[in-house]
Amino acid sequence: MQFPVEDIDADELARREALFGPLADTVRELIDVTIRSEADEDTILEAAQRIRDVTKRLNDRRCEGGFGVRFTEHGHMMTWGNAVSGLRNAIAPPLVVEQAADGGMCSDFTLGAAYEGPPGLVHGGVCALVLDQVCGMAASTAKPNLTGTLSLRYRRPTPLGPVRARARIDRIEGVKTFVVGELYDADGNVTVSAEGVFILPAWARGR
Ligand SMILES: CCCCCCCCCCCCCC(=O)SCCNC(=O)CCNC(=O)[C@H](O)C(C)(C)COP(=O)(O)OP(=O)(O)OC[C@H]1O[C@@H](n2cnc3c(N)ncnc32)[C@H](O)[C@@H]1OP(=O)(O)O
Repeated sequence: MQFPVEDIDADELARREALFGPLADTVRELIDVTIRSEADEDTILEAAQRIRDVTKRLNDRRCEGGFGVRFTEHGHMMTWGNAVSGLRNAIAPPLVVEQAADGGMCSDFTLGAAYEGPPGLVHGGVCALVLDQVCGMAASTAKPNLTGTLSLRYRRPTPLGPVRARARIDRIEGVKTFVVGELYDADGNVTVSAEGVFILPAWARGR
């Protein structure tokens, strides 16, 4: 697993965030309207062609593979391709995850039409995706970890719309960090609860 360091200062970091963040926001809007548009056939055909054209231009210069986890020289971590919180990832909701008063992690976000499973409800896999990330970030406040086991209990449906995720470390046993987390609906009800075991991998021990 590689963690490249980019030779950029705070101004250049801010410039890139201001450039790529709005691009991802725009594509996220495009994903939403692709699901929900009721425009006429000519408009849809024209839109598809224009999107193909602009995609071709963006493809002229690109990195290979995923974006990866990159660092600036000053240690700022850029997980911009991350499926849940990536600044450049239009399929990420995206989550902004913050430290909670209890030392755990917390995020308030909105899941729209692109995250639907049953009608009007968040897909169960999306609930797992979000909880994996937030629990993983809580675990990583202690040491860098990968998910070993994540167990979920779907207590009640999670409606599309505003959702809160929380996670905190329950205990640490050697290389294993045990984390508990929850998703909440807009009324504050727990919809999904999670228990995770996050592990400092053998290859990373002693680094
Ligand atoms: C350092 C990484 C940093 C990454 C930063 C990314 C940015 C953030 C991105 C956020 C991403 C969000 C999150 C993501 O998406 S993380 C991506 C999803 N997760 C993975 O891909 C992990 C794949 N699995 C592995 O790499 C290895 O199997 C791991 C690392 C998990 C363990 O292999 P390793 O060789 O290291 O283990 P060991 O044999 O020395 O055993 C050590 C201890 O652990 C116990 N054990 C073992 N396996 C499991 C298990 N599955 N459940 C419970 N316990 C398990 C084992 O019994 C032993 O305990 P004990 O018997 O001593 O008591």
